[in-house]
Amino acid sequence: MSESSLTEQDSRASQEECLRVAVLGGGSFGTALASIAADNGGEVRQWLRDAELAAEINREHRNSRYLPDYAINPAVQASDDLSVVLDGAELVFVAIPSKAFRAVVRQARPWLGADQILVSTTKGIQEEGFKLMSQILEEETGFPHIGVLSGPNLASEIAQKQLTATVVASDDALTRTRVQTALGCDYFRVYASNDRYGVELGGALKNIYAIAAGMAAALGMGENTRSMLMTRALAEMSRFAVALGANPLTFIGLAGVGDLIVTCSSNLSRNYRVGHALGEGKTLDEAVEALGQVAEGVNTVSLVCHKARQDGIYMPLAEGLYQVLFKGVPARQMAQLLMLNEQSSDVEFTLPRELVQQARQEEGKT
Ligand SMILES: NC(=O)C1=CN([C@@H]2O[C@H](COP(=O)(O)OP(=O)(O)OC[C@H]3O[C@@H](n4cnc5c(N)ncnc54)[C@H](O)[C@@H]3O)[C@@H](O)[C@H]2O)C=CC1
Ligand SMILES: O=C(CO)COP(=O)(O)O
Repeated sequence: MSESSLTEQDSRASQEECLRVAVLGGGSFGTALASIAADNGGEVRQWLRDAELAAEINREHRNSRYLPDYAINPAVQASDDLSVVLDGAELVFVAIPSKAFRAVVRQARPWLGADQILVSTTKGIQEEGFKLMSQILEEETGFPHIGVLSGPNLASEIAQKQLTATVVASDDALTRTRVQTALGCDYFRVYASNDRYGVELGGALKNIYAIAAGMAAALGMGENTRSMLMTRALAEMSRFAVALGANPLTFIGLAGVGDLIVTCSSNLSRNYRVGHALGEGKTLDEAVEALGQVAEGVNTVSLVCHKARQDGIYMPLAEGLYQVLFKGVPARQMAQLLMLNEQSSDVEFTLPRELVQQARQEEGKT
């Protein structure tokens, strides 16, 4: 079936009946997504493991633990019972931190079916096998309609209905159009991509650089520094992605540079806040404890550095951050070391790094 006829079919379906949407996860992003889908006319159920918080959402239409100032659409029905939430759901969003993602999908598996659309919103990586979350969805279910939602989407801004855009990525056209139908509204736009791996990798990788950006801000570094950090981060992210088989062009989109900008610039990003606390002199444990929510980048930086060393991928920023986070190297000292690193190619897709190195070696400047 062609993509245009799928779109027509989907919009016909949306006019005739509302989409039944399930959201697994009671954190800030899961809550914001459930409310958008309900604002958009969906029949929405949200699963939380915490029965009291589920009762509060149903009673007061508030999630006091994760988004206290947000008026949740009263049509969202919350429950701690997966069978109730998944019963009849056509579209399932999984918004569970990466450490618990597989366990929750396994718990949900008895109530999932091959005709459902399963979409991960989680920007993290599983250590065993360096798996991204949509790969876990695929492995655990073997179902055909799998996708990823990722982009510059600070949950607390979505809660204020700030104008926002995101990306749905899947090689399955039905998954893309259904997610656009379920979430696209006057304050939330959903762009489509068929590079699921690249979009998902972008969401996970940018968390590393958000920690570094928070740290740089706390150390009083200026806008030139932040711009250098973000641009070199983008070069590093796309180098890593290309080595792993993703399309580097994805990184010029919302899920690449878009998400990098927002998380490296905003105190609303948890990863940025962890970095800021570290820059103020807190230990990693103190910074994570003070946050009280998930900052996926802390785990991602070790996994990515390990993978990069294994595969011989040059990732100086990620490696520098790793040394600061886990080896006690002072952040300012690391920044100075990075400034003395090789002066390489700006855009490696136009001038390969090896050519710059070779020319410098010929000049006797290694
Ligand atoms: N908050 C944000 O602005 C955005 C977050 N994301 C991604 O969404 C994912 C989820 O994030 P948030 O909702 O923000 O997280 P959060 O930290 O606000 O909440 C996590 C939720 O998962 C639940 N949870 C944790 N372990 C669990 C387990 N073993 N079983 C069941 N539930 C469990 C917690 O109880 C909580 O409800 C993260 O990976 C994050 O990268 C993506 C875009 C924006
Ligand atoms: O991914 C996000 C915004 O797009 C949220 O970032 P944090 O997880 O750092 O809060």
